[in-house]
Amino acid sequence: MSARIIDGKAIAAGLRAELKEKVEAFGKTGRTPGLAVVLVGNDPASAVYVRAKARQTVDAGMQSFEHRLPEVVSQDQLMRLVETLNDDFAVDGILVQLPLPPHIDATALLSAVDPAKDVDGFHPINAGRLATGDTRALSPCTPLGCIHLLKSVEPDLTGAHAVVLGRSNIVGKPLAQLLLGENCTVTIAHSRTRDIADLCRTADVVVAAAGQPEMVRGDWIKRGALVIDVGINRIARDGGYRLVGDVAFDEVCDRAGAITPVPGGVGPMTIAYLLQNTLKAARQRSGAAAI
Ligand SMILES: Nc1nc2c(c(=O)[nH]1)N[C@@H](CN(C=O)c1ccc(C(=O)N[C@@H](CCC(=O)O)C(=O)O)cc1)CN2
Ligand SMILES: [Mg+2]
Repeated sequence: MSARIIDGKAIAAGLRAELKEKVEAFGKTGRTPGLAVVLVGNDPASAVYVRAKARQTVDAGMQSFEHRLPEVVSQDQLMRLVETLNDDFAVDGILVQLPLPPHIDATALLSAVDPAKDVDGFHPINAGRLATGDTRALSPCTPLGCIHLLKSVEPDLTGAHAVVLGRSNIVGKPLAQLLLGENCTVTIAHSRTRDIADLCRTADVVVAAAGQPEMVRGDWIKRGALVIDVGINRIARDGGYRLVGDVAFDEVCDRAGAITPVPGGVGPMTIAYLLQNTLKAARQRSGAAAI
């Protein structure tokens, strides 16, 4: 039996259409939500993602502010830019595109973003709010997208054993918190975990965010399990390049109940939730949580 394919591209498009209406309604407060994106250097993939963010922000009826800085920009210059954006009333959301060049202290920079404008959800205050179940939390976009995709197949995840492969601050750790919020039993596995394949075989939900191309094999997956693939790996194959996830898609399809593809799974949801977070930040900043 072949798994149901979860169409993240279509689900994200639906979310953006709904969001556009909510942004229009928010306009009655006399404000338009604004998102500022900071891009440092010339990483081609980052440039593509930032362009997509700016286009989708404008399509949703929000304002987009782009700040492109050279690879050699200093920590001080970036800190000053973040301060300026923190103080700019028109800016509701601030996103610093990752990765940053190695000479930049990313932790210090991300902690300088006003938590009320932290639409990436990377600030320690938002991480704490997520961990304590505070609904004001702005939570990281990729994990929010993963939960949405899971719930599109199984609205009630109560009691499911979810195995998260990867312990990053951007995906693995916040996703584990969100899964706990859905009443899952959560295991985080990582590069030092023993018997990872056996562990995955006990999972009702597997989320692969390990950064290892096609690491999750078909025989790791319990029949009917839900599989979410966060990986985006460009690998050389058949004389060209191919995009693959952290899941060996064809093998896993034969056993999973549902699976996200790469591309067209989690990736588009990340940007859709960035836009949702920008509206949430705008509402919270204006005290208009109900609009
Ligand atoms: N500040 C941040 N930096 C980064 C984040 C983030 O959430 N915040 N996540 C990733 C990059 N990213 C968004 O920034 C992102 C990655 C992938 C996609 C996407 O739609 N991917 C497509 C495939 C596109 C391709 O061909 O490469 C898909 O999966 O269908 C959107 C956003 C790291 N940096
Ligand atoms: Mg994808």
